[in-house]
Amino acid sequence: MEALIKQIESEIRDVPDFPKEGIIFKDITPLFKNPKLIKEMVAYLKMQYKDAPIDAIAGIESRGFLLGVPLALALNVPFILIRKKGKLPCKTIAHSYQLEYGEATIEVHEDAIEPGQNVLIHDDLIATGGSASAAAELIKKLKGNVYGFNFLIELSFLNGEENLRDYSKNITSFVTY
Ligand SMILES: O=P(O)(O)OC[C@H]1O[C@H](OP(=O)(O)OP(=O)(O)O)[C@H](O)[C@@H]1O
Ligand SMILES: Nc1ncnc2[nH]cnc12
Repeated sequence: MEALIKQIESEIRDVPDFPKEGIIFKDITPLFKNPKLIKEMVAYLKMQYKDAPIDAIAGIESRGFLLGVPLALALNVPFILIRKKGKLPCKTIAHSYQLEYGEATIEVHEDAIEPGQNVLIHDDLIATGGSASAAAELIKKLKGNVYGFNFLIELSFLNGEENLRDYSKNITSFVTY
């Protein structure tokens, strides 16, 4: 695990002042140029969740789709798309929230899950926790249970986890800054 984390850390690229001055953007694109590393990450997550009662993975657009889909395949469960406003074609429910740099509304299809299903919410990064807690609100509106949250990166100095603990204590990430 330690070697895997070191490898992930070494491939995350810091981009200062993107998309706004003062933000240090964590660029994960180099990780996805390394298929061996992605396979190891998915294998690790598969082991982490192998005995967990997870019925579906919900990924947050767009970077939450990147690992969310292979994780859902590895766990053999459905993948749910949580998308930005206006992108999903059928009946949706929506939730608005603040970003580290702006405001957003996310949506999910009304029939994305069955009531009572346990959903793991996945995203590439947690900053303020606004996106992940908005995703949790959507799952709750659909009468699902938030099993937990998984991120590739946590920006712990923004205390985003505090916004998630009421939904689930099961919060993990590979790398914390
Ligand atoms: O914890 P928060 O403060 O909500 O910030 C984290 C969110 O911000 C980024 O998404 P972004 O809206 O930049 O979209 P993208 O994944 O499409 O690049 C990131 O991928 C998370 O979804
Ligand atoms: N600092 C950051 N780097 C990458 N993605 C982000 N999303 C929100 N804050 C971010």
